[in-house]
Amino acid sequence: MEREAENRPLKLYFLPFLAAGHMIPLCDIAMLFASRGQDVTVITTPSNAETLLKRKSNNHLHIHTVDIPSDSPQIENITSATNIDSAISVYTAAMLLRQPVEQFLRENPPDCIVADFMYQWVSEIANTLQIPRLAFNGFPLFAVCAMNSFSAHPELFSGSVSEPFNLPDLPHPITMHARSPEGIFRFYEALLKMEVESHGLIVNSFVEIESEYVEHYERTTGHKAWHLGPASLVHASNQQKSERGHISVVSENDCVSWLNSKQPNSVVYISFGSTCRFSDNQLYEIAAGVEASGHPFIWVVLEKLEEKGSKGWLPEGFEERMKEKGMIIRGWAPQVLILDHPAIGGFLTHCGWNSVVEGVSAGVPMMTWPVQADQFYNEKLITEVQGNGVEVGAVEWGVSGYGERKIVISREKIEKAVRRVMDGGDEAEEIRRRARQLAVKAKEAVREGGSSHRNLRELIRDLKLLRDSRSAN
Ligand SMILES: O=c1ccn([C@@H]2O[C@H](COP(=O)(O)OP(=O)(O)O[C@H]3O[C@H](CO)[C@@H](O)[C@H](O)[C@H]3O)[C@@H](O)[C@H]2O)c(=O)[nH]1
Repeated sequence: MEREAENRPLKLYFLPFLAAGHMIPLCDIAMLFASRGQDVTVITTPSNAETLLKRKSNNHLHIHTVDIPSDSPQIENITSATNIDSAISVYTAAMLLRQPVEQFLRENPPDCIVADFMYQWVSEIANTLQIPRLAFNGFPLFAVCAMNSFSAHPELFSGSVSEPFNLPDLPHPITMHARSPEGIFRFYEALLKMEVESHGLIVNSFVEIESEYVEHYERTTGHKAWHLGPASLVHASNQQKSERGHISVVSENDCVSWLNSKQPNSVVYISFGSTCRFSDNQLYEIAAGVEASGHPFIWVVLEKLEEKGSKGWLPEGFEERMKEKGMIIRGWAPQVLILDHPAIGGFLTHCGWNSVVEGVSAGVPMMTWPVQADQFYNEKLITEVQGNGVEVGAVEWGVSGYGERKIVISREKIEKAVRRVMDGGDEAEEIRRRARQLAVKAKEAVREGGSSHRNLRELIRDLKLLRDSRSAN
């Protein structure tokens, strides 16, 4: 009888935040649970549900749609917002999901809900309805520990913005060159506080990349962290990789055949995630820097509003000169498909955690250019702890990814970082060796018997015991 209860699948709900950087990893994690036979439902809004249903690999997930009550925004995902105002309207809409989500949970209570930390209200509903909750924030645990270190040392806010400082109490000596704006830091701090009241924290990472931080986190917070990733490795085929996230503006075939025409490790992949939009001036410097480096490239530029009075964002004749060497993708690119191709030799990244962990899984060295949120911490995990990348030299910590930046990173800095990784030599060889080593560890983690594979099995067992002890009471 007991055995029978243990074998019954868990009924799990996943509630991803309405932004690609949050939705993609949480849906991948949902797929991990479904692949182990659990009964998994993703709760989201109609247009996001439509995107999810277009992917064939999602067919073993149930999707429950909830309408945003009143004043629905035109768009339902921050990734489609081309400016800060429309991003805020999606955020506001996401907060209005409380009522329909609560109603669904009351009528069909699950064994556990895994909710993005942006939905602060989920903890209250879960407590009221006595539904176990797992937290998810999309950051590596390293960044959470770094933020906790900052929280414990408010004096760090008082230094001058450009003055380097050390983050205290962490397992490694970490020197930061940028400070988070205090307002935005306090916002994240409040969200992270609520997470430690949950049954555990799910991390889209693998223990081996931040093992000291697992021990540090659990000792300093008394809270359990479950590393289950890299979740992107759940997608095995090229089709699955290119269908992940939004619909790409280039086909799988076009991308692969272009990359097939290039030498192994010769191409720089340039992408700044799903929200970051740079000014035309900054895009111009990126173009000039990558051209000066002499390396082939794929450069993803998300759709953005036209700038008044701008002369455009590409140097004259750039596309004609680069027609063999470079591919500019204007809009959504099949990132994991690209990163996994052997022609990719380096990744110029904003250090959004999904991009980092996807680059790590592919064994690609990185050139780091953080913009906001956890990205400045993630950069340090790469450059100071793991040594699988070099810094471009960004020190301006933004409030959002919507081009409020004052400092333009020069073409010289960009060219220098690209050359350090791509031109060869002892430093580049060592970085590449470390990147390859990490990729081996990432892949081992999700294999049968690997750390993430074991964690998932233990977490499922833990949740089943919790369910069975609750139903016995
Ligand atoms: O053209 C594109 C652009 C992005 N992606 C995917 O979109 C995701 C983007 O995620 P990420 O690299 O983490 O960047 P953001 O979208 O900026 O992510 C937000 O969410 C992350 C997780 O919480 C945080 O680490 C970041 O700082 C925050 O900006 C990744 O899976 C990419 O593979 C594509 O597939 N194609």
